[in-house]
Amino acid sequence: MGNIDPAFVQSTEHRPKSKVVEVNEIPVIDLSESRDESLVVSEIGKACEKWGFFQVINHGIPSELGKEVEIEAKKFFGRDLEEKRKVRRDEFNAMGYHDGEHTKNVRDWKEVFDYLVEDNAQVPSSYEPHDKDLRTLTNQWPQHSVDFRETMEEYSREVEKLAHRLLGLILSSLGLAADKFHGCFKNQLSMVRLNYYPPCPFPDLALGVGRHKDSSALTVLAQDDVGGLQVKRKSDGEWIPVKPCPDAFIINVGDIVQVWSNDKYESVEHRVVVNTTKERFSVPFFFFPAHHVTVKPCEELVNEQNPARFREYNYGKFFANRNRSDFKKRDVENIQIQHFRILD
Ligand SMILES: O=C(O)CCC(=O)C(=O)O
Ligand SMILES: [Fe+2]
Repeated sequence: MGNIDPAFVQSTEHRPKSKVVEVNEIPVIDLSESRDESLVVSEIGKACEKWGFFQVINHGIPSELGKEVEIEAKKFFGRDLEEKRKVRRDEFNAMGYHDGEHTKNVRDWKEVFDYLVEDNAQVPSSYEPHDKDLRTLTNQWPQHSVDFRETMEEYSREVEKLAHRLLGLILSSLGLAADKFHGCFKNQLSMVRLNYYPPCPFPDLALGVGRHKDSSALTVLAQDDVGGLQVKRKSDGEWIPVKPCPDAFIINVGDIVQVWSNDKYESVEHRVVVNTTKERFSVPFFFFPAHHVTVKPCEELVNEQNPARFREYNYGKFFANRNRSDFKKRDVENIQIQHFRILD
């Protein structure tokens, strides 16, 4: 079995327990068009408040498309490292293949491939507040297959529509106009990530992804039937597995919705555990706005009794700041919305 590279080892308090409670608690919401919209809105509002996570079924995305994504992803990750590294991410281009990601400075047991939903998106050149320079992020596609690119592009177009619909439902549940932030996603930085978690001989010491919150507005995640995602239950801090549900997407509130809602809906911590025998695939779609967007609590939700709990921040600078840590293990914590908090 050999020894584990210490870079992967979680500190004792963050290691997964070998026995987890098998509960089926994460709400499942039926998005069929025939359902009464106000009922769907109220179910989504409750799920966002209680869990920050829910699953959706009858969402309109054909299951064949999800299967094709999985087939293409499997083919890609099954190729030689040398091949995969031809589309490797680097400090200048954050899109492509990567096998050395760290979450909270511990290495994740996974390989990833990232691509933008809108290719050639503009981002700030640096995280320095006064530097107004922009640069362009460009997708890198593997040369071995045209199907890979076509499948991934079709998938992101479909999921983008679902993300807009879900954001509208979430905003309605807050009493806001469903299209209030539609314009923020023109020239979006949204990204799809293909996650591949190889079997791991040390599932008690390492994690597929360490505990974290997503910096998106929301995330639309597809997972295969292996399982491994765990969510921190708000009521008691217990790690709860999200049981795979065929053809469902897992939706989670991201940091931006937390700020927009002024803490009414929280972006909840989650992580991925690995296992000794089965590889696992998952595909998150991170719904990120354009670089110029200013994120702040919605005026409609703020008043004297409930003042703004966050200072505003520029999304592009936040994104650029996060990207700093992708290639180097850094000793300081990643930027978080907590750094903009003015009230608890
Ligand atoms: O693999 C999963 O189920 C979740 C991955 C995740 O949380 C992420 O990539 O941000
Ligand atoms: Fe995540």
